[in-house]
Amino acid sequence: MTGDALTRDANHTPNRLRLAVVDMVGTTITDDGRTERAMSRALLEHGIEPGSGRFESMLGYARDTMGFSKMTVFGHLFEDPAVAASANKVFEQAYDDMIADGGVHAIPGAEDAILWMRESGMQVCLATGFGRHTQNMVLESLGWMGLADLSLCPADAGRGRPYPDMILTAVLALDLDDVREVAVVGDTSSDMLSGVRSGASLVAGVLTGSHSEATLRAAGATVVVESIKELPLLVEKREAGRL
Ligand SMILES: O=C(O)COP(=O)(O)O
Repeated sequence: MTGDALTRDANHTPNRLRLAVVDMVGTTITDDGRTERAMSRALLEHGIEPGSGRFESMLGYARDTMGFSKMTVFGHLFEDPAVAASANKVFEQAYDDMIADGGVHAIPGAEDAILWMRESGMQVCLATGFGRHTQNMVLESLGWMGLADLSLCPADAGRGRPYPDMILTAVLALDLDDVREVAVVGDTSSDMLSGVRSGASLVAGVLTGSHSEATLRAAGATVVVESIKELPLLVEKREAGRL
């Protein structure tokens, strides 16, 4: 590449999006509150009285930090690392039990949106705050193994959200040239902040999950839509230079 071409490339934001890093719970799947119920079970089994002020404030923290690595959340809630690891284990076991009967469902239009992106030449990475075991259980229960090009959990990348590690890991693993070719899609403030921190040029919030439009925008969403269903339209607008 010549000097001129390099300068042109540096100054030009690519219109073409080549990778979507898409969140799971609240964005592509719904578990009807099972994440929160499994968190409650883990708190209860570690001596936190349901309904107590301590229980409510711990659950409030878990809600505010939806999308963070679950292990990190428990590490914040319990000072003793052994107790945190044990609570995370209870959470994973409880969640397994709660989804064994098929308790997770695709958000309407999610599968079509992922297939549309892949057919249009984009790559797709499904990213989560769950551990690898839970992520696999969810993907298997939906028959989604292989639906995306890649699936990542915090341990695959280093840190979970709100850090950009999973997005940057996907950029490297899928061999992109430029972080500006990435779209990040999610339902939580931590999804949005991780997207901004990664340098992704489209950071799209959806309203099918945990956080409100105001919260998503405050965390850096460049656009907020009702659901992932609208993603193909966003990609088309972006390629036409209208976003
Ligand atoms: O609730 C969580 O943190 C796990 O779900 P996620 O797939 O939305 O990250």
